[in-house]
Amino acid sequence: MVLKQLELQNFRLHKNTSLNFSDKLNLIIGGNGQGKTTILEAIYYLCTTKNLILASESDVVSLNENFFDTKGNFADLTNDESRVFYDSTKNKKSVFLNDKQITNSAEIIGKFPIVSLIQSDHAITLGAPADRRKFVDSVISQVSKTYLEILIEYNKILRQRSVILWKLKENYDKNLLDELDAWTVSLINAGTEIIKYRISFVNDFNKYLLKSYSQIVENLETPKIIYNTVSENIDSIKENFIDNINSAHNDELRRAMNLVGPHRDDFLFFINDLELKRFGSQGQHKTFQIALRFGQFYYIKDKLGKTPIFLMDDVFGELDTYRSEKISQHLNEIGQSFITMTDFSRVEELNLSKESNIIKVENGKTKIIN
Ligand SMILES: Nc1ncnc2c1ncn2[C@@H]1O[C@H](COP(=O)(O)OP(=O)(O)OP(=O)(O)O)[C@@H](O)[C@H]1O
Repeated sequence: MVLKQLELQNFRLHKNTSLNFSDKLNLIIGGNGQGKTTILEAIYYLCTTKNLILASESDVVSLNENFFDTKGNFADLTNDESRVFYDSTKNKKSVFLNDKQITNSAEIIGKFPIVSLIQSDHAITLGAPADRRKFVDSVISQVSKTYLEILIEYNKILRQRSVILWKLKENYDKNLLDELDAWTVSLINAGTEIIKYRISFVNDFNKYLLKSYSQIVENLETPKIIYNTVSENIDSIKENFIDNINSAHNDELRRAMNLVGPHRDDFLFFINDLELKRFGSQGQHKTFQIALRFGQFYYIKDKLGKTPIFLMDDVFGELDTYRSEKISQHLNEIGQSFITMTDFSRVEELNLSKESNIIKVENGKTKIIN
């Protein structure tokens, strides 16, 4: 699947931008603050209906305007137009697929698969367990609607259970305790399913990670993800979950918190036998983050049988020439990609093919320069 054309209106610095893209590498070049990332942000909206950098919609509307509009034409087996329109006077976002308004973003998710490598990815390897869970959950959700549904259900259960725990803290009551038990059963059932999905994902994904990592680094380093959960053994997840939640009962009541379950799990990243978080160099962190995203790309491609669009925001500035070259070789092979860069002099490092497109961005205005 490729994005052929993009239109932006009142989208941050882009008052009126219309662009045609290459099916391969699209390089978006310009100085700081000129509106490069904004183009990736618009593409991400069209594929997911969500904001790439978790900005609020009202911040995206150009100053002194009251709406933004973005449209994209995708070509796959069929041609599709995706459109996201936001009216800031009503704080209302409307999403259209081929002119038909859609109410559930799940109708779009998976239709236009996308993988993005952006600055905030450093949190995946350097940040909190929640950042790693978010990465893993989003990759599994991209290939499994069932997983996404279980996850949504599980989060609902957590909220309900937390309300009961708070009520119990204020007022210890037998009926409430029975209610808590019922939610605990639901929590264990949904939580066990989540853990099973994650275990099988990590087993599978490690192969993709290894392949992607070895394409970027020159020396023999073996990356690995280990899932830290109630039990590594599929058959004893439920049993261990029950044991752990029983042992935590008094603590949960005292702290009024859900203390056991996959919402507390972590994923540990290793290079050879050393944990990245404790022993990794900055370069190893960056390489791991890039390999995770390339791994995600190949994983989704295999599982969905569709080639995702790849977005990469200002990554080359942090990489040496060797790694930049390696990655751009990779990019020439993977399908359609959109890469932002500030430094025009580094374009030569990138092994551009004839099919690549260079787009120059200056103060929200774009120009194709090849
Ligand atoms: N709602 C808005 N209306 C008008 N301009 C905006 C709005 N939001 C952000 N900007 C401007 O857009 C620019 C940031 O856009 P963007 O992040 O796309 O830049 P960039 O070229 O990727 O920059 P960098 O290389 O620094 O990451 C800034 O100049 C900012 O002031």
